[in-house]
Amino acid sequence: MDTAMQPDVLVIDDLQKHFGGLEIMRGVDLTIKHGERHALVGPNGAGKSTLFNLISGEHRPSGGQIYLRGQRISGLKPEQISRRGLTRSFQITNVFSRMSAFENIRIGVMARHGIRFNLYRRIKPMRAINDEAHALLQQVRLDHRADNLASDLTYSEQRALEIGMTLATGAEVILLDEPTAGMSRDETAYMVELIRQVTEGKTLMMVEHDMSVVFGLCDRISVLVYGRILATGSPEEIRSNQEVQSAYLGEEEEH
Ligand SMILES: Nc1ncnc2c1ncn2[C@@H]1O[C@H](COP(=O)(O)OP(=O)(O)OP(=O)(O)O)[C@@H](O)[C@H]1O
Repeated sequence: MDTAMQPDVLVIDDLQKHFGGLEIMRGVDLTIKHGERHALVGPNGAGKSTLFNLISGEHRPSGGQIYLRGQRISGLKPEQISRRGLTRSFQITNVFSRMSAFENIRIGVMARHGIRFNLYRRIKPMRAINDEAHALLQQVRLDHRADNLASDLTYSEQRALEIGMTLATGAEVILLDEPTAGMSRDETAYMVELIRQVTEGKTLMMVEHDMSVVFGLCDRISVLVYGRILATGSPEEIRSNQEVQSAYLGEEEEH
C-alpha cells in the first residue's frame, strides 16, 4: 500500500530531552504510518536509543508530545504504553537466562492476559496460554528449542526469542533496537526474514546501522543527526538526498 494513504499510528511533535544541561533531543517531529516498516538511522550518539526510550516511556520528555493512535502517551509509564499496544526490544539482549525459551514467551503471554503466578493452577486458561506461547515460539522459529534454557541458545536465537517476547505482549506497534547487531551475514539474513514475517500487518520502527538491512526491509527511513530529524523518505529518496549523503551515508561508507 502507498504509505501516503495510511493513517498515522505514532506522531512525535517537537520532542525534546535534556540530561542536565545536555540537549540530546532538540525538537524531533516524526510520524509513523500504520503498517509501515520504518528505520531510524544516524551516526553514533545521534540520540536514536534516547528517542526509543522516550517513545516507550523509559525516559520522560523534557518537552513536546508523543501520540499513539491519537492518544497522548508521553509521560506514561512503559507498562501503560505497552498496554496501549506499543512495545520495544532493547539494544542488549533482555531475556530471562535461567528460564526456558518457552517460559520466557509464556511470561509475556501471561502478562498480556493479566494472569498472575498465583492463578497458575487453573488448568483451562493455562492450556490456552501454553498453546499461544507454543504458536509464538513457532513464529520465531524456536519451537525446537522450547525446553532449552535461554542462556543455552545462540546469540541470534536469543535475539529471536526477544522478538517473540515482544510479540507476546500483543503489541501492534513494535520498536526494535538494532536487532541484527553483532550477527554474521547469514544470521542477519535469517533475522531480516524473521522480522519481515512476524511484523506482517503490524507497524515496525527499528534502529539499524546495517544499511543493507534498512534498504532491504524498510518502507521509509528517517535520519536522526544530533537530536534532529534531517530527512524522512523512501529508501530511494534517502539514498539520493545530498544532505544525508554528506552528514551520514558518506561517513558510513568510509567505515
Ligand atoms: N541517561 C543519560 N544521561 C546522560 N546522557 C545520556 C543518557 N542517555 C544517553 N545520553 C547521551 O545522549 C546522547 C545520545 O545517545 P544515544 O544512545 O541515544 O545515541 P544513539 O544514536 O542511540 O547512539 P548509538 O548509535 O551509538 O547507539 C549520547 O551523547 C549519550 O551519551
